[in-house]
Amino acid sequence: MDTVRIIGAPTDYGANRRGVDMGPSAIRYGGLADQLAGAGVDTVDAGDLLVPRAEERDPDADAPSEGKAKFLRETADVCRRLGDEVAATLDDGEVPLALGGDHSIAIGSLSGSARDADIGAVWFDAHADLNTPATTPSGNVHGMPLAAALGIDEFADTEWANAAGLSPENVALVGLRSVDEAEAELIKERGFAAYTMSDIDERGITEVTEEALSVAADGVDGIHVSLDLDWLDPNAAPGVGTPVRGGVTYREAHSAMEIVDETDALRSMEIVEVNPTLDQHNETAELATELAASAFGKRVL
Ligand SMILES: NC(=[NH2+])NCCC[C@H](N)C(=O)O
Ligand SMILES: [Mn+2]
Ligand SMILES: [Mn+2]
Repeated sequence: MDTVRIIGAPTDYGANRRGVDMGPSAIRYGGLADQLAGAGVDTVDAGDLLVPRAEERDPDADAPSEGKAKFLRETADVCRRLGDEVAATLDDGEVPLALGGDHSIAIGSLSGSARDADIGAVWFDAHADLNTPATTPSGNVHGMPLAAALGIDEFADTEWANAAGLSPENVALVGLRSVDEAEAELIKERGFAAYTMSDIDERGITEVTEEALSVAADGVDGIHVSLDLDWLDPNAAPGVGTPVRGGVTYREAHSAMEIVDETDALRSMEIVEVNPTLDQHNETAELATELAASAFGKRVL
């Protein structure tokens, strides 16, 4: 039986909305450990990582090498520690489940998961999160973690961010519906496996998810699943900072997570962008716990 190690990463430095730092607490309170017990997995809770206070400085006045990326130093600090914790969890034979926090934490989980292994990644998200400090429309690092982990452009030199064993051929994005122009170019240029909501409309969630997982799992030791709650339609997941209409339904999300479990290649996972200050009665956090349970094998019968 797998043991899942829960690692809280309560940071909001990568997002444009405060409150997402309370995500780990809301997800735990939403019943994560019980849900995972229902999936037949043991859990240990490593608690929350320490998140540094922001330096007293203007976020736009970063060192030139940081370009327009707000709080990149603080984000690096959190992600270095998350990377170490994820790598240590894997060394101990457990499965890391990181709780955000905003999506910038993926830089840490990917670099930790890909430290001593070749991995693939499936990105369940409305967004591509492939901006760089040069292309970002917002300066928010939660719009950049996939580019950072892959060492794209300015991120080529940020050694703390790069996920050694992750190559672009093993990355698949699922559920896209809000992609910036530069991100769209990058997806085409580098040939990322990218599935929009239209692909899901046409082909169905099962076929799309199976294909995405086979791309990610091809020839690697295991896969990282990154679950941004804004992947779901805001009707199902209102408690997120950057909601986009037209997302996957509650049922589609569960089907996709069940396919993750059936693929039997899950190495590490994160759940991000749950913002309890924008939620209704903690329903988005509770949904996150249910989806985690499906990904780790919970079934009706
Ligand atoms: N993880 C997220 N919610 N990312 C939202 C990113 C939004 C937009 N593409 C940006 O770069 O600012
Ligand atoms: Mn998103
Ligand atoms: Mn995201």
